[in-house]
Amino acid sequence: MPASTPEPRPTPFITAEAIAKRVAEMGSAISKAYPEATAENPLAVVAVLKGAFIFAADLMRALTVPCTLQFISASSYKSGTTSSGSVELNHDLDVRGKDVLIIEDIVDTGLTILRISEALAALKPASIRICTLLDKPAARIHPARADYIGFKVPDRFLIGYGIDWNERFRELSYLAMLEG
Ligand SMILES: O=P(O)(O)OC[C@H]1O[C@H](OP(=O)(O)OP(=O)(O)O)[C@H](O)[C@@H]1O
Ligand code: HPA
Repeated sequence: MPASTPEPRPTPFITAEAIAKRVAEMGSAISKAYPEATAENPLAVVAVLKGAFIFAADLMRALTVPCTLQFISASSYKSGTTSSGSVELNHDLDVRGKDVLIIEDIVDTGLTILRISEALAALKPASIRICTLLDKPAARIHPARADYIGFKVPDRFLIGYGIDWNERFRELSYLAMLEG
């Protein structure tokens, strides 16, 4: 039989319960920051696909202000654990004059959120704030900072709760480190 590469193993890092608690806190803080959001002028949530899809679904349900949901897809980690150095963006956003909240799963080198911020700014929203579940400050290469951060994490490759390695492990209900 040919030797096959062993499958990397997820090592639990942040439990589903700890994530849920933090998401509730973030939802409350973000809701307080948009007292002017109304049914006529809702907060324009922009979730970054694919990695933020679970976080965005949970965070939106923790918001108590009127909001809409749009998606932008951003891809730079084709396979493996390092950024390709270029970000493919795909979107059809309607954000002109609106207060925008970008929901990201992780800010690592900072390149993805930098490119998304530039693309959105060109569409002339009233304001842009960034919310990320995970922030990996030790890996930062590009100038990028988030307004709302769930967890500051060490410079390790993380998976689960929507976040993948080679399209795997998004289904985990918890966050894990990739070992092996
Ligand atoms: O700060 P950076 O170094 O740019 O990395 C962060 C980005 O990388 C991941 O996306 P990925 O390209 O893997 O696409 P995916 O969300 O579809 O998995 C993650 O979801 C972030 O969007
Ligand atoms: O730590 C990570 N895990 C998965 N995808 C990522 N994209 C950037 N950083 C990461």
